[in-house]
Amino acid sequence: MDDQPEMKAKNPWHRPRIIFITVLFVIGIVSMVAIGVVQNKPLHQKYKYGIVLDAGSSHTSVYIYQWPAEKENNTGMVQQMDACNVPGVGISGYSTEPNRAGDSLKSCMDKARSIIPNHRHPETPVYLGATAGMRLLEMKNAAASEKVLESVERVLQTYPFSYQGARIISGQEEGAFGWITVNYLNESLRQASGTLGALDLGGASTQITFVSGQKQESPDNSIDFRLYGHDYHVYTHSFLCYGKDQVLKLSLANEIRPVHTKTETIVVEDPCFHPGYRMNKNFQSVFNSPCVTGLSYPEKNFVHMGSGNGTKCHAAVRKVFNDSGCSYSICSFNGIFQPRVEGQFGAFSAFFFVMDFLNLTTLSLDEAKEELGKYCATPWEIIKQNHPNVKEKYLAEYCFSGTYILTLLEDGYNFTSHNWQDIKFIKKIGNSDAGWTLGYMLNLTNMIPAESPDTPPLPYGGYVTLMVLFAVMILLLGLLACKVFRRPTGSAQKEII
Ligand SMILES: Nc1nc2c(ncn2[C@@H]2O[C@H](COP(=O)(O)OP(=O)(O)OP(=O)(O)O)[C@@H](O)[C@H]2O)c(=O)[nH]1
Ligand SMILES: [Ca+2]
Repeated sequence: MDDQPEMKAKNPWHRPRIIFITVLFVIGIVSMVAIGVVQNKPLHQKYKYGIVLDAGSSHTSVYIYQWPAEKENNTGMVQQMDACNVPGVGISGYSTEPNRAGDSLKSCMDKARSIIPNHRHPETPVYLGATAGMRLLEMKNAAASEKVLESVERVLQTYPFSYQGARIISGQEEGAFGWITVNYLNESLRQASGTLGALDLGGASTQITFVSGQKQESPDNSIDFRLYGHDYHVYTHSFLCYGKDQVLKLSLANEIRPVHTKTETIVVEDPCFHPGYRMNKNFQSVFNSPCVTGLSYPEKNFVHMGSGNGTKCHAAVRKVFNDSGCSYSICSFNGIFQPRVEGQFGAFSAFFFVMDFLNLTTLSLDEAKEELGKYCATPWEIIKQNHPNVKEKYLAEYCFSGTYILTLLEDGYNFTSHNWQDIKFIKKIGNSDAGWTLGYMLNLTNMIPAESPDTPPLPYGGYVTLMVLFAVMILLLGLLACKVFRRPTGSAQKEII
C-alpha cells in the first residue's frame, strides 16, 4: 500500500507527457490533412482559347472555343464560347475584289479580340478553313482563289493571336472533322457504345460520315481513327455541287434547257416554288457555276414561275442524282460507293434549319412527305403573310430545300421509313454548334489523344474524405496506444499490492 505514493513520485511527468503526445498527434494530423487537401485541390480554373473561321460557300462564321487549361485532353472539355456571323457573302464571293474578303472578317475578329482575355492572345491559335465555295472557285479560277486566301491571311495576321494558316480543306476532312465534332460533344468517343454518324448540308457540298462494319470497297471513302484507345473504321464522302444552293442551280438548269430551245420568251415553270411565285432572273445566276454545264447566255433573262407541286418537285430533284454506273456492290448515287447506313445520325447545318423551319424534324418519313406536299402547294402570297419576318429569298426556297433534303436522304443515301427515326436533326450539342470546325481544331492542337489519358482515380472530394478518414483512424490508434501504454503501470501496482 505504501508503494502507491512512491509510484506517483517516480513518474511526476506521466500525465503532462500524455497530453503533450496527444497535442503533437493532433497537430500532426491537422497538418497532414491540410497538406493533403491543399496538394490535391484543383487549381483556380484557367481557360485557354482557340479560334476557327468556317469560310463556307454562303457565309463565314467565326467560332471561339475555350477549355480548362489543365484538362485539355479530356473529352467534352472544349466548348464553344461564341459564334460570330461575318456580314455579307462567303469569301469565294469576293473573287473579283479579293481585298474585300479579308476586310469582311474584321468585325468578327475585333469581337474575338475583345472577348478573349488579353494575356491569352499570343497563345490563342487562329485557323481558317475554306470549304466548297473556295473548292469551286479554285476549279474555275485558281489565281482568284489564291488572291482571296492571301487577302484573308493578311488581315488575320494583323491580330494579336497565333495565326496558324488559311487553307481550303478537302471534302474528306470536312466530313471526318464533322464526325469527330459530334462524337466529341456527345461524349461517345471514350465509351465502347455506338457513335453518331454525321450529315452536313451546306450551300455547295454535302457530307455523309459514319462508322461502318461493312467491307470498305473504296479506299477514298475510308478513314481509320484511333481515339482515346478505340479504333474506328469510318466511311465518309463529300458530294461537291450537292449543297442546296448548287442543287437549286442544277435543277433549274434542267428545267431551263428544254424550254429555252422552244421559245424566245423563256418562262420556266417550277414545281418546287409556290403557286403565284414569279421572279425575273438571268441565266448568269444559274449557269455561272462549274457545277452547271451547258447553256451560257449571260445576257438572257427568264421568268421563274412557281407551280407548287410536291410530287413533280420530287421528280425534278430526282433528276440531279445519277443512279447508273455503280462499279461497287452498293452505291449511293453518281457511282459513289456507300455501305448501308448504320446507327444513329446527327444531321446539321441546312439539314437542321430547313427541317426545323418546316416543322418536320420529329415526323416519320411519310408524314414529312405529306406535310411538305401541302406546304409546297400553299400560294406564295399566303406563305409571305404567314412569315413576314423571314427574308423572301430564304422563304421562297424552303419547298425546294425540304424536297431536296428528303430526296437526298431517301433516294441518295438510302435511308428508309424504317430507319428514318435514327436521324436526329440537330443544331447544337450542349452549347456548341455541330460542324467541322471543332473537330478541326481538336485535331490540329492534338487535343484528342490516340490512347486514353490517365485520369486521377478519385475526384478531389474523394481525396479529402480519405485524408479525414486516415486522420481519424490515426488519432484513434494514438489514443488506444496511450491507454495500452498506461495499463502495465496499473497491473504493476496490483502485483505490488
Ligand atoms: N433558312 C436559312 N438558311 C440558311 C441559314 N443560314 C444559312 N442558310 C442557307 O443554308 C445553306 C447552307 O448554309 P451553310 O451550312 O452555312 O453552308 P456553307 O457552310 O456556307 O456552305 P458549304 O461551303 O457548302 O459548307 C446556304 O444556302 C445558306 O444560304 C439560316 O439561318 N436560315
Ligand atoms: Ca459548311
